[in-house]
Amino acid sequence: MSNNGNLKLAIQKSGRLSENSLQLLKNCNLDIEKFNDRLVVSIRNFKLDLLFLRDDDIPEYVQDGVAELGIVGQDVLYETKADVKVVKKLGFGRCSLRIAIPENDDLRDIEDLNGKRIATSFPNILRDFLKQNKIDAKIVNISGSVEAAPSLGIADYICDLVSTGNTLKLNKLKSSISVLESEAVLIKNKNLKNHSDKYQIFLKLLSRIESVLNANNSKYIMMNVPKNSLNDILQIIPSLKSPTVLPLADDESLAVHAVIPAEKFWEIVDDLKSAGASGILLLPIENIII
Ligand SMILES: Nc1ncnc2c1ncn2[C@@H]1O[C@H](COP(=O)(O)OP(=O)(O)OP(=O)(O)O)[C@@H](O)[C@H]1O
Ligand SMILES: O=P(O)(O)OC[C@H]1O[C@H](OP(=O)(O)OP(=O)(O)O)[C@H](O)[C@@H]1O
Ligand SMILES: [Mg+2]
Repeated sequence: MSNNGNLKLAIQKSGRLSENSLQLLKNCNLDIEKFNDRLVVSIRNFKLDLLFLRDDDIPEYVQDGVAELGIVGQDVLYETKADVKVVKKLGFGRCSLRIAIPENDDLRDIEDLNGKRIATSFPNILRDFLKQNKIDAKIVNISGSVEAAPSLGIADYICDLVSTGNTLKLNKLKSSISVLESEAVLIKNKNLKNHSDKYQIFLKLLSRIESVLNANNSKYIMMNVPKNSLNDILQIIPSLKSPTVLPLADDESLAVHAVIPAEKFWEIVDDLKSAGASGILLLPIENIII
């Protein structure tokens, strides 16, 4: 790889985190060349190279400084026990590492794991979890298709990632105890601060990422309200800052604009209508610089 002074960010080449990782970077206005099967791609308009890797390799590469930054799931990060710094949770790749058991089985409490064989691709996380809970169970280490282990007779239970639960259902398993709640995180090499040029590039990239994450979580709401309902409406809006109130031509109504947490919209829309708001518009926001 050329030593071009660019910061290097490792992301998953192909898998659950790939699309969201690329989309986050595109939303940061980074111009990513079509990468086809290349493993290293330079960004045209920013001093950044992207490395496309297996996700399991990312924490160690960042620890060793092969890449200064990485995007990886917390599950993989903790499993590898790499010595890196978590910079930011990224809000995608949410899943949960869980003990799952056959549909017709019953796990009343965690003590029932004693003496069981549990198949997993996360032996380190599972070992720590069992130790913390003083459980004596056998860990069966499998690298993939863990859900098949109980029906193959090689384990009683499994410990694997669950999101919708569909994979468990297909394999006649049901979710039980949560071992770890995970999402994608931005990680960085611990010595990055000592490389002042690259550290400056990192700070610029981080401020773009933060502005995109803020924007993803927020929406711009606009509505018309009768003048005498203004106070009621302002009470309902969970605005991040004071809303903007503008006069309208008809002299009876006002326009109210505000930035709100995206998840609040459906909670407040009926109250807004009851209080007299009309023509309610909800718009996406690209960036918020605080
Ligand atoms: N069902 C899911 N829903 C949401 N996020 C998930 C789900 N499964 C896994 N993840 C997250 O995505 C990460 C990558 O999962 P993926 O299944 O693509 O890994 P992989 O098959 O090991 O890929 P690789 O080939 O890169 O090693 C996981 O570490 C986890 O953080
Ligand atoms: O609860 P669900 O929504 O069904 O998701 C869980 C499945 O998703 C992941 O695998 P993925 O589909 O990424 O394939 P992989 O096993 O090949 O990595 C994970 O390893 C589970 O098998
Ligand atoms: Mg992997």
